[in-house]
Amino acid sequence: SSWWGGVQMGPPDPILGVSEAFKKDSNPKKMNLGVGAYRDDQGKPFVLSCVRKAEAIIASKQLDKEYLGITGLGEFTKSCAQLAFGADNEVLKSGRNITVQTISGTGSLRIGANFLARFHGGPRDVYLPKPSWGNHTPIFRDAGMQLKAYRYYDASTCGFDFKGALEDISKIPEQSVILLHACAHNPTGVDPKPEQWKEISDLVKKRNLLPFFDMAYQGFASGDINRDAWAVRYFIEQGHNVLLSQSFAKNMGLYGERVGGFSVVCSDAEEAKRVESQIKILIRPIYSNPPMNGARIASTILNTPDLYSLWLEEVHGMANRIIKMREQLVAGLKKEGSSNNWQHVIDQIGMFCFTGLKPEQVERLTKEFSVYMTKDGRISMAGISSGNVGYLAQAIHAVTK
Ligand SMILES: Cc1ncc(COP(=O)(O)O)c(CNOCC(=O)O)c1O
Repeated sequence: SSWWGGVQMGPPDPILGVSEAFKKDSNPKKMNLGVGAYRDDQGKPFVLSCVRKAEAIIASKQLDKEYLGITGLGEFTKSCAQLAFGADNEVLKSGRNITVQTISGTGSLRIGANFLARFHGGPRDVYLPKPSWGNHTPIFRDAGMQLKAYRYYDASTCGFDFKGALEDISKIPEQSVILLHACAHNPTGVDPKPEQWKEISDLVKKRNLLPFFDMAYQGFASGDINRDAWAVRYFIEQGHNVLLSQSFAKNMGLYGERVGGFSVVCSDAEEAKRVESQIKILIRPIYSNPPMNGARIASTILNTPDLYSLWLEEVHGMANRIIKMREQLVAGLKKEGSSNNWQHVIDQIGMFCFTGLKPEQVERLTKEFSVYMTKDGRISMAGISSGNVGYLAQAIHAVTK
């Protein structure tokens, strides 16, 4: 018999499955609102010009291909931390933070999960917002942590269930890990307001919980890198020694280059050294050391003043296009005569919009209009352009009137 006769066929990834079906559809008006990757107004993948310029600078240097250290490219990890915390943050000046380069955001979350499983003295429970990014659950589960949830999304308002979140967080056992989306919550696009973040910070401190921030969209949400990192910086200012995952997939368009960072804010520099030493021991037998190309691109952009300001413009431009599509979609729905309240489409932020569409309405959009999205009614705003926003408004009105 074969070695793998017992291996079952696994279910397709819900997000990637949407793209498969989309590809097979011959309708010229078809729209793919499933995949979470930015597209320009012509519906094409977008390589930032600061990335192209950085690549040219790197190529001209004729650099070698030697191994990076286990923690990655030093100039990258330094600038990655500065981007998240702010260059003048005391955690950087006091040396009580460590940041390692990771295989993008997913790799960062997984290294964090493995570190928690090996060293966290508290409960094995990681509390995710309900709903959260689909991959959060298997990442922590496969690392040996248990998954629990706190209320987050209010389906009746398509907004933040602040009251429910506080009630649930106030019951989380002390020293548990709480995962927080720093900005542009995936899949809902619903973020707490600053004053709500302040109450969450107070409660997390009162419950003595360990905050693990996932910041996969810094700059891509509001268009402002400081505004999008506000919650992370506020928590640190309030004395929380946070864990932080960063990704440069969306805000620098480095998807396939797999560029990310994992940070641990410690009590002091001595503790940071001990933590870093154990993270190196943890990484070594997984992939030994990370790939250099993407980190060189990101580091060149972050450390070359002209490229950095060009990047700020380009990431602001991406965020702006998405915000404009939100406004145009709602305007289109009003023009179609929709009497529903679509304010949440404008109030939500980042790559995704939780439309509130029911599964049967999603089904009709696909069958009757060739508009593809995940069953939960999440649409990737990046799939919308000035060329198809009118068609989408017609389709959504047709299935919701
Ligand atoms: C919240 C969050 N964390 C982390 C990540 C990690 O991304 P990466 O590993 O590419 O850096 C992502 C990327 N999501 O992918 C788009 C989608 O849901 O369709 C993310 O949304």
